[in-house]
Amino acid sequence: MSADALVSPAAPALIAPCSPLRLGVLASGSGTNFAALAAAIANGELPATLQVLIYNNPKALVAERAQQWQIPSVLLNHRHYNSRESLDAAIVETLKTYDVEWVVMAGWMRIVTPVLLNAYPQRVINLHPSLLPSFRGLHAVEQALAAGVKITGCTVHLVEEAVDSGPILVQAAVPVLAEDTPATLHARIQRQEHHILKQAIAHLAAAHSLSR
Ligand SMILES: Nc1nc2c(c(=O)[nH]1)N[C@@H](CN(C=O)c1ccc(C(=O)N[C@@H](CCC(=O)O)C(=O)O)cc1)CN2
Ligand SMILES: NCC(=O)N[C@@H]1O[C@H](COP(=O)([O-])[O-])[C@@H](O)[C@H]1O
Repeated sequence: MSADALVSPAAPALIAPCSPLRLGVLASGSGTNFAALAAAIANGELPATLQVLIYNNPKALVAERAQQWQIPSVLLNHRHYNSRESLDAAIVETLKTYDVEWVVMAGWMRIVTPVLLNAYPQRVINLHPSLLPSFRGLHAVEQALAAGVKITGCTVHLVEEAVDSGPILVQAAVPVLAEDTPATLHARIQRQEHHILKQAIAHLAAAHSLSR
């Protein structure tokens, strides 16, 4: 058991050959999870393709990572739309343009609406830096520190309209150390996020190939 985690999921095993899942990633941050997905796909660990990155913040580092991995990226800044629904309509149009079948939110910091969820029913997953249902919403790492928990973690769940409340797919627990700051705890959580996001997609790919 690594020092990073109390329950460290095994790396996703190679799964039976199947037609690759066509993924679209929504992100607004540093893009470490995007990069972990791109690397896993490039080394054949995941039967998936990254069709497009949609990012919300023009300064987000994730855009540079998409360029490094030669993956198409589209900036959709919520400030340029007068409603959540109009932003989501632009997201759906972009996802359809790039033939996306599964949507991965990895640091997408906007609440999405039925406009997106109805276009991709049960096909949107989100990565959250806590053990849901604890610490929903923004600043989950800070919430865990403020609550004084000794164990937190991360979750991949299906996205529903109610925020961070959809069916849980994969979780990993992470110890909270006495000397932790939000940055040190988030870094420990993120090391597990990279595992569970790949694990979740590997399971979706396996289930998807059986249903085809
Ligand atoms: N309908 C849903 N939308 C989203 C979900 C979900 O489960 N259902 N998951 C979130 C991801 N997320 C936490 O994991 C999260 C992101 C953002 C917010 C939020 O309150 N955002 C504010 C804006 C904050 C900002 O711009 O800094 C907002 O949208 O008004 C809550 C939870 C992604 N979306
Ligand atoms: N509420 C949503 C939320 O907080 N998401 C978090 O954003 C980070 C993105 O990191 P990354 O850009 O390095 O992948 C991740 O830690 C993810 O859990």
